[in-house]
Amino acid sequence: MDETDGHTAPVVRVSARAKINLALHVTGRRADGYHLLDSVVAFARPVGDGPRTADTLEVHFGPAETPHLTLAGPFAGDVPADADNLVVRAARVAGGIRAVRLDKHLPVASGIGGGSADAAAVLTAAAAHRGIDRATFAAPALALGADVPVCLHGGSCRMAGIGERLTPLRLPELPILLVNPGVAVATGAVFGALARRDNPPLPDAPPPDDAAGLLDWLRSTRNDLEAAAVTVAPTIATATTALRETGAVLARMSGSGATVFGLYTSPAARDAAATALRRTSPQWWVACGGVGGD
Ligand SMILES: C[C@](O)(CO)[C@H](O)COP(=O)(O)OP(=O)(O)OC[C@H]1O[C@@H](n2ccc(N)nc2=O)[C@H](O)[C@@H]1O
Ligand SMILES: Nc1ncnc2c1ncn2[C@@H]1O[C@H](COP(=O)(O)OP(=O)(O)OP(=O)(O)O)[C@@H](O)[C@H]1O
Repeated sequence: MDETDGHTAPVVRVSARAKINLALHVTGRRADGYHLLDSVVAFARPVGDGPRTADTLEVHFGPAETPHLTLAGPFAGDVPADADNLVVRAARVAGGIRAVRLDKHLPVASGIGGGSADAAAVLTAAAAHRGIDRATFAAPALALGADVPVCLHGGSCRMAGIGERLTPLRLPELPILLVNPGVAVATGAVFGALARRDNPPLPDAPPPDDAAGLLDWLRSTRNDLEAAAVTVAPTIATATTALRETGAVLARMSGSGATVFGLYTSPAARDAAATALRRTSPQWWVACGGVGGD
């Protein structure tokens, strides 16, 4: 429901959760160069009081030629402060937005779709404000970026096409640790470094809805961008190895990197891993969360 901003303009507060590609197969390429994907996507839920796994936005409605952007948060300095920001681009698409405040908590160009989630959050706020279904914005979302439709959907799903074909999934809840070794990776550069673009799709059988079954299923899958991303940023392999050494049942890169994630069988195992990694690699971004259960 809308609040007001102390004057008269309505305000909607939304969060933009980190997107995690639990599995990501690259199965082909379209004539326009975009790649065909087969991916299981989930969104991080917040846990504890460490680094946050979501950006937060305040969307102020009212007439304006160009929506005004205010930036705050630990990664505010890493995003464009002008009309290039995906928040401003999404606000122009939605229309009727006077200003947006973005609290940037997610590392930028890091494979967890922060910019896409921010854009989707603006569209979600606009839909809520107007009382319309956010799916109304599905086509403009795709024009903003391949990951924006899945972020607009906002729940666990299987994603195909270049990112526009979405099938909701029920995934069990799993503790997750997100680790970013502090290097920005450009998505286009990683796709460009792929050795193969015609890999097999995900298994026919859908992911099971129990935790042990899902972990087994995921172990039979891949992130086909991982090897290419490691050639662009070798430190990704260091972070994945470090996660494995903490006892993660599965350690893998998300999206085009450089963020890697570890899945654990208990919140205590995840929290112990976070403590260990923060001690050995204090310069890394290490964030606890949960996925699935939605
Ligand atoms: C790798 C993923 O994170 C997986 O969820 C996404 O597909 C990336 O989505 P995104 O960052 O929103 O990507 P966009 O901003 O649309 O595209 C950035 C660049 O990545 C490449 N790209 C992206 C998505 C896709 N399905 N095929 C591609 O080849 C293109 O070179 C494009 O120029
Ligand atoms: N609000 C925003 N947040 C983050 N990046 C933004 C934003 N607006 C524009 N950008 C630009 O978009 C680019 C991609 O940033 P983003 O953090 O979305 O990448 P990503 O996490 O790799 O996304 P994906 O997983 O969808 O590939 C960066 O180069 C950044 O400068």
